[in-house]
Amino acid sequence: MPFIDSDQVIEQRIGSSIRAYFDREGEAAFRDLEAQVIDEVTGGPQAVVATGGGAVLRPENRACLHDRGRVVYLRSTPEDLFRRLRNDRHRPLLQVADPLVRLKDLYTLRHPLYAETSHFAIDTGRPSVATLVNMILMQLELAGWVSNGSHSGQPPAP
Ligand SMILES: Nc1ncnc2c1ncn2[C@@H]1O[C@H](COP(=O)(O)OP(=O)(O)O)[C@@H](O)[C@H]1O
Ligand SMILES: O=C(O)C1=C[C@@H](OP(=O)(O)O)[C@@H](O)[C@H](O)C1
Repeated sequence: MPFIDSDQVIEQRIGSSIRAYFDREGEAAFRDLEAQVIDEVTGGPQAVVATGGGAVLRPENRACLHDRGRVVYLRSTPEDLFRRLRNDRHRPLLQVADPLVRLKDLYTLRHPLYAETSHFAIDTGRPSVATLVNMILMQLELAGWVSNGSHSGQPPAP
C-alpha cells in the first residue's frame, strides 16, 4: 500500500519548506493548504497517510481523517518530544525560546483532538519503532481492519 506524508505533498506544491512558507505567508495560509491536501489524500486511493501534528486543529480535517480512514494516535509526552526535537530547526512552531513550554501548551490543546479523531492510541514512549509497528498491526487485526498474517514482516511464502 502506498505511503503518503501529507507535509511532503504540501512542500512539493509550494516549492519550499513548510517553515519558509510559514515565515512568508503565515500559519493560516498553511492551514488552508493543509486542509486541501488532507481532503485530497483521504479521498484518494487507499494509502497509509502521515499528517503533520496540527492536522487535527480544523474540524473538517478531523472529519475527513476519522470518517474516511482508520486513525492511529501515536501519543508522546511533551518531555519525550522535547528530547527528540530539541535540535530541530524545521518545525516553525518550535522555533521559540522555550520549546518545552510550547510543546506542553500544544499537548494540552491537541491531545483531546487527537483522542477524538483517532480510532485508537499507542503510547510511543519506550518501545522500539519495530515493536510499535507490531502493536499497531495487532490493533488493526483485532478490529478486523487488516487480515491476520498479512504483515509478518517476512517476505511472502513461496
Ligand atoms: N517511537 C520513537 N522512539 C524514538 N524516537 C522517535 C520515535 N518516533 C519518532 N522518533 C524520532 O523523533 C523525531 C521526530 O519524528 P518524526 O517521525 O519526524 O515526527 P513527525 O513526522 O511526527 O513530526 C525523529 O528524529 C525520529 O527519529
Ligand atoms: O504541529 C504543527 O502544527 C505542525 C507540524 C509539522 O509537521 P510534523 O508533525 O511532522 O512536525 C508541520 O505540519 C507544520 O510545521 C505544522
